[in-house]
Amino acid sequence: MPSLAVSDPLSASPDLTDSKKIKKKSKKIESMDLDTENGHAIEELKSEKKKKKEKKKLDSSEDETEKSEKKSKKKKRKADDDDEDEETKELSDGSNLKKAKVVEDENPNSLSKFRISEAVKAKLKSKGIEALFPIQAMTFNLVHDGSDLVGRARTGQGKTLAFVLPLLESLTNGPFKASRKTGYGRTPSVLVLLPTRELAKQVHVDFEFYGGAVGLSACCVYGGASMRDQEHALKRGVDIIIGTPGRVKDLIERNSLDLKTLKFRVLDEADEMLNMGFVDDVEFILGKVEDVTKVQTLLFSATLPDWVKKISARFLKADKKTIDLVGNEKLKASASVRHLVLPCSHAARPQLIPDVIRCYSRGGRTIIFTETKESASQLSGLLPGARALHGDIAQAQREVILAGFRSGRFLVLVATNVAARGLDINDVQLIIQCEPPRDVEAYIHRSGRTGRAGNTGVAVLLYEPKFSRSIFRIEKESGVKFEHISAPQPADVAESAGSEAADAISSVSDSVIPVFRQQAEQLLSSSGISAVDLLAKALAKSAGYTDIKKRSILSSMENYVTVLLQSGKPFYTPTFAFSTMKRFLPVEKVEGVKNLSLTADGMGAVFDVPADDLSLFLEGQENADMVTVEVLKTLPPLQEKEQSNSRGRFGGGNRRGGGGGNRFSGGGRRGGFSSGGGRGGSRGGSRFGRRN
Ligand SMILES: Nc1ncnc2c1ncn2[C@@H]1O[C@H](COP(=O)(O)OP(=O)(O)OP(=O)(O)O)[C@@H](O)[C@H]1O
Repeated sequence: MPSLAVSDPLSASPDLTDSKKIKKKSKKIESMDLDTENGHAIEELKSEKKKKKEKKKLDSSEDETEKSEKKSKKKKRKADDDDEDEETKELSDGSNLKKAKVVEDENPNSLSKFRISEAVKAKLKSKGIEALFPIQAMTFNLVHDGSDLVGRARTGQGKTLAFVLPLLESLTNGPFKASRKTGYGRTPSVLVLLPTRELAKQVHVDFEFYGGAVGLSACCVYGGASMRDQEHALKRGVDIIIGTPGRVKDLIERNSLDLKTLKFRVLDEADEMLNMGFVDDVEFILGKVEDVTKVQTLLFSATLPDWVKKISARFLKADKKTIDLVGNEKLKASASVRHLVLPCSHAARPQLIPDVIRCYSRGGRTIIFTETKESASQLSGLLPGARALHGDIAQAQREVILAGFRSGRFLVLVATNVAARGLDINDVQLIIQCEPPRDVEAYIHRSGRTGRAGNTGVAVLLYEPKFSRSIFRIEKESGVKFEHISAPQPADVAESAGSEAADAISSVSDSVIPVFRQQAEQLLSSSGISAVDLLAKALAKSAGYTDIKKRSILSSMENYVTVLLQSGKPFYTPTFAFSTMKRFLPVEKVEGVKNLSLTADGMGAVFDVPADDLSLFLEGQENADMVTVEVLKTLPPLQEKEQSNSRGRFGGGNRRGGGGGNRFSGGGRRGGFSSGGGRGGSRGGSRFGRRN
């Protein structure tokens, strides 16, 4: 709903008394929820005040009236002061506010330093935004003053408002104010192109929220939704169109979208347009504006591949400005995210992921990325309370799912790349990527769904232990320093779930005791174990555990234990290690070993043994001279393996200089792998109670 449009004339005039008065009153009108014309509403306010005063006079003695008037004057003054600008606040609210003002004034990016109208400022402040982020501060004046722009910043740094704000101000208070069309049937002044419907809708929400405050309307157009409704909205007239290239092109071709009055074109996530095959559509749309000098074009892109450079040269003015906050800096991914890698075989994912969520999500939202739509659906089916989001899900359903995730109705979203870009969802604490993505950009954008707007987050990248090489490419190209962790052990996770269960039990009312006591006594006497042990079992059950499994730290597989085999001599090849085992174990047990890797120093072999066979391995070593088998709690540095070329761009693996065999896996360079998150910060665990 557009709010009262008082800001347009007001913010144009620098002052002052009258405008302040109108502003104060209009705020009151807003709070009274009057949806009416400004002047009309002020009149209503005045007459209501008058009536109140008269009523008071009648109801009370003169003294009383005087008192109450003083009181209401005082109240009014306070309310007015609250609404007032900083100067007035200072006078009435004392030293703290003075300090706050000084701090605000010192911040070169505070809102007051920019030509942002009061109405938009109020909206920003209602969202807790008191100052512009660097990308916004650096681009605001350039855009406001008419430059074409290429902008680049890391994920979550506020690129959306970097174009929304100057563009709104430019249209309503800046250079385009006079020439902007208004009224029924007006053709749009702004066209924003985005690669996905979800992103388009998100940006649309921002335009509606902030643009509504200055009387601008926005319309979102994308495939999968009714063309007729969108055409109807365009016919009525709109100021800002936000859409995906395919639908925008269709609308132009049907003569439903007329770009003749366009003042701004924005290409957001331009490199993703390229990845998603929108090259022709984008070029068609940009080519529709014949006189480029009449339109201002802004382009935001995480990377600048050739095509993006080409369109920027072809469709932006020659004197365009470039603001690049990533540039040649090594770290391309978000710096507010802890980037973790965790070895995990494909089969172990469904058991491991709930525990990773318990350990790292801090009770907030988690997005899990898979490579295919099938695995997103499959995995979401295996994780209680999770929902899938991918391109095969109907648009309407996708919107319901995203809304549910945003509102916290469910906290785990399993998605394909469709959710990787741009999505801005509050309180996403954890990103899990089920395997190293095909390209580094995907890693940067996926991990960038957390740690946004100055918050911190965790991104966990799972990888098949035998294909560790792919993570080095990501590490190198993204500039991220991965922390190597091993899987949280079920016992640790269970222990923390137990303490939550204990809290829950303590909160149960005493009223249940008489009802359950008899059964408890019977259970205790028939169990043959102590009351404490029995209570421990009850706690476990209430936390969702009926047994505690072992988990490999090498592959995260449940019911496997990771061991180190040594024989006092180097193992030159895995075959040597297998031959050594065959000296003291039956062949079929040796064949049951999984994920064998040689240690970086070549003096040992690390592998997974089925939990049931562990004692055989530990006892067997006694019969083999010089041989030791040791259960590992942390992984030593391992030799890297060549990845078979199933994953295209990460295959081959000679990018790090070749010679693979003796390269350490990452943990080694940093002195071994740290242990899993264990119990750290585990909250909200009951969402994933084990169902054994
Ligand atoms: N100046 C600001 N102060 C506080 N929060 C802000 C500010 N600007 C933007 N935000 C918030 O930061 C979050 C991230 O902004 P936005 O989605 O625009 O980032 P982005 O750079 O486009 O990220 P991505 O590259 O992932 O698309 C949003 O929730 C937004 O409301």
